Amino acid sequence: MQNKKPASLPPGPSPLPIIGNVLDLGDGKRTVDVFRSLRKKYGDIFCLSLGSYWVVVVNGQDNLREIFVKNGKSTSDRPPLYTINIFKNKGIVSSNGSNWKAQRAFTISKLREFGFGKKSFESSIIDELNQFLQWMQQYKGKPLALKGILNASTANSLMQIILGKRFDYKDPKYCDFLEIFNQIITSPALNGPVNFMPWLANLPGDFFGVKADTLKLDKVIDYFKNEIQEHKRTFDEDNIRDFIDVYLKEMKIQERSTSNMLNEDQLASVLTDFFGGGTETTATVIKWTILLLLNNMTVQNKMRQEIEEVIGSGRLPTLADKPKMPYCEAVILESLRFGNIGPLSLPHLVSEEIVYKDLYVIPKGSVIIPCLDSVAFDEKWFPESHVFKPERFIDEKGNLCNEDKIVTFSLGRRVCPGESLARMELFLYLTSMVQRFEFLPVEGENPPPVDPLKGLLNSPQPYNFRAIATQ
Ligand code: HEM
Repeated sequence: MQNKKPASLPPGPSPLPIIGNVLDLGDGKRTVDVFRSLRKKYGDIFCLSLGSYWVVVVNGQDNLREIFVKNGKSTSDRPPLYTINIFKNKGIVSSNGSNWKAQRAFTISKLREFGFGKKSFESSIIDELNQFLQWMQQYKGKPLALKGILNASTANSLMQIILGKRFDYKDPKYCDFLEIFNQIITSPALNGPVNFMPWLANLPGDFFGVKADTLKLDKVIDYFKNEIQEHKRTFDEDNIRDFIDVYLKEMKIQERSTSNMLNEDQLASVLTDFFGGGTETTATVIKWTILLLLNNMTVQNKMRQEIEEVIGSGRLPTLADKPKMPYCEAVILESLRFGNIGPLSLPHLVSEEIVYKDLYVIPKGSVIIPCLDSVAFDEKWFPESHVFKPERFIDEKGNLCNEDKIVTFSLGRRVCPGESLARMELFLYLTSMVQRFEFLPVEGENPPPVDPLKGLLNSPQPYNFRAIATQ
């Protein structure tokens, strides 16, 4: 609970005693829809009182840049919310300060060296993609759903690089794993009042269901801890197999350094972060794109025509083809915008008071939310923003444009470190899928609706469709 609201804070609905603005979050509504209405009423920057926090929501491209890039030094920590704490404040997603910097910088530089976002990683994505296309082929045009298999496939590319192995799509342990992350991301409990009032989780029993979510995540961390032990047993510094080996090698080098922050616990959390950050996200954008293509056959046909002209049908697309395929790229950008999978990004914490344009003072300790949704559907940037229109990313000469208007991967110091991998996967999966199959609604049915589900991630409703082989 907060004291009286200081006049220097941004405007917002008046908080009630004890419960603050919990009721303003609406009953059963998507938080992003509530924030859209609050923005209309209170302006681009507004403030709520939730639990023991002032929560400041930032809308609009310019304000986001000012607060999360220009003032990045004061807005790049994570707040101690329940959803963040279950990640143990280790690794990258949930850690802060020098540990966050060390884990993030080390991970990004080593993954880059090791192939992340580079051509050498392309072949393992293509191997995985081949398995996925075969899976799709076996339906022979009968209705199918993308559900878990797509997640299993995109996650496998990541597994190859961090664990040096892939899993069979039907491996029960692997399916269990993917299901755990799906449940955490769609958990209404973690999105609810416990998030801002973590003490509620300490009440006897598990009324809010959050203890169950924590135990599920612990299972994943334990799995990675076992993998680390197995890697240590077979470690050979002259034969570095994957990211775990790279980390173990560096741990040895830094063993005696006083500033050493690398250890096995941190490594298990970094692996969990990458697995969590890298599976649902990319797969969800692919699901959005296929859904949007089912609803926009002209776009689907134009994509296939470009693939036919640049590649033909004799081989799968590669990253080298990308510069010659602006229309396919535009479809991916528009799907990233329209699918808007992380409309509120992840919460940040204000670590030093910010005086914003002499208008407001945002106190130290406030939670601050980058509302990425406000850019994706900004009519100034994207006229007719509720229409799926890849052409908005193509200029009059037929070249790709407006790429920098996309903020789906967030901005500032916490910007998604998996963006290059995600962009590689999106291009290779989507162009290969459209090359090999025509996507159609289930016979006799309309295309499935494009409404999102309620949850931490903006996912489409599950849908069935037909994939008819093009050759
Ligand atoms: C289309 C796919 C993806 C989207 C849209 C996406 C989006 C995001 C967003 C919005 C954030 C929050 C940034 C912030 O706090 O402001 C984030 C963070 C993060 N993402 Fe991604 N992501 C994607 C794929 C991936 C992949 C493939 C990986 C890993 C391989 C990954 C790993 C992470 C990690 C570790 C963080 C935490 C960064 C930090 O706290 O410093 N993401 N991502």
